[in-house]
Amino acid sequence: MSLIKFDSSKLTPFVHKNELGEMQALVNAANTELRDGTGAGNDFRGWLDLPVDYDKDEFNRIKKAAKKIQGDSDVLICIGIGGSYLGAQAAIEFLNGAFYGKEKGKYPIVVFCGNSLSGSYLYDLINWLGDKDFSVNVISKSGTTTEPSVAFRIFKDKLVKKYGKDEASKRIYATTDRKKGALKTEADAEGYEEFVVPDDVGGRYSVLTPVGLLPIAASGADIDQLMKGAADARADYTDTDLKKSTPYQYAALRNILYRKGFTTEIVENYEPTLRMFSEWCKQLMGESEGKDQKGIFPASANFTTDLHSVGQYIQEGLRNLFETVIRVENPTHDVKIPEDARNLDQLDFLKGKSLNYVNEHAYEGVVLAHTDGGVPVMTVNIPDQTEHTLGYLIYFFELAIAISGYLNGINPFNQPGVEEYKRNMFGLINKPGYEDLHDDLTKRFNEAK
Ligand SMILES: O=P(O)(O)OC[C@H]1O[C@H](O)[C@H](O)[C@@H](O)[C@@H]1O
Repeated sequence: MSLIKFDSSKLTPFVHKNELGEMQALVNAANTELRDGTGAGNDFRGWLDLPVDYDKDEFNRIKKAAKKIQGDSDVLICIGIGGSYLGAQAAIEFLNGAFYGKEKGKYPIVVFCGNSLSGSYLYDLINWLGDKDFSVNVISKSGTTTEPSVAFRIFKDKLVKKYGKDEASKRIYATTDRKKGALKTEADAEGYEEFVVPDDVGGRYSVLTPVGLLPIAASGADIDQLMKGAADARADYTDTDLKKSTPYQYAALRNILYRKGFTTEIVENYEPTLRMFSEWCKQLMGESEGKDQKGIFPASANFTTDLHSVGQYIQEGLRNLFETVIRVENPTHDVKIPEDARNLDQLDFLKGKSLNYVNEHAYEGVVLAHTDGGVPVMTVNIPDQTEHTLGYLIYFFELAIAISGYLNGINPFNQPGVEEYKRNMFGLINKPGYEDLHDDLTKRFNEAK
């Protein structure tokens, strides 16, 4: 039985009863493409069986490396971009308290960089790091991505200056391709401990490979339970029957909505610790589905916070939105609202009630208001914020988005469009091999000013 309770009961004004059933044949076809490997991108389906079919020796090495990092480092600097950081950061925020990382606790603080080109960000990180003991996990499937490569240069230099070359090499963990790429070549030459991103798992599907597992384990989380959650989802989600199978229902319904003009999906939460999980969803959805001039645009909002910013737009703006709420049924903690004798805020009726009680009713009120305002809302209910639930949730979305992509007739596993900006950037910064582009691009950019 599904651990996730998927609730589409509020779609009645937008989706007729028979529509879901009419998607069954298409969903079955999409599922065959995925499971039998007859669909486009069939080289990248390793994530489907990953929760049971992974390298157990490497998994134990990850645990050992995490223990070493916990023993010799206050901070683990995780360097990576896109799928090479989003899953790990999402998991660490999901599993820890809201003030994770503000002070050192029992385990090293895992911080992320190499996911932008901001000099200010790296300067601030270096300052914050000060003389804390640290290790580096550099993560890049291709081993050649600009943002992490630049950040790695900087922190490798810091490690060597602080610890000397030999010890620095022992504090660098490289997660990359099994055979190729600049990072692989360097790791071999310098003797860094290496972990492999499997060939058949793309970046945005890689959180349950060493890409996510090493930082998640270093942060103190139980990666056995994380994998067990994903394995349970894999076992539960084999049936495509749209009367009961939740990831397939979700995939079908978001396509039904898309075809009616609801082209933007807002992934929402009512727990700040789920903020990065939405960011992970955005890459999974956006890179998988946005191509061939079509696809649902993924956005995110954090409630109730953003009800006071984009809430107005959702209620009354352009009617092309639908919402997917990830709701935690049993939040990790709660706080009671105290009495205030003067009752100036007139909230004394809430004394003795809890924050989560109010939050829950905010959710219910928002669902009804947005539905009335013409915005379809679906809810993915998860029981709690444990490792097991997280693994299950990750697999739910991975499966749903792959099916959804095939339903919309695209290859869900490539991302050709991501290369365009890189070509221009390389031309503008005179990367060898791109010099021809430099003058033309500089002129084009400046003439519009
Ligand atoms: O792990 P890397 O090879 O450095 O790639 C990091 C990211 O690069 C690009 O943006 C790709 O489109 C992403 O899918 C990938 O996750």
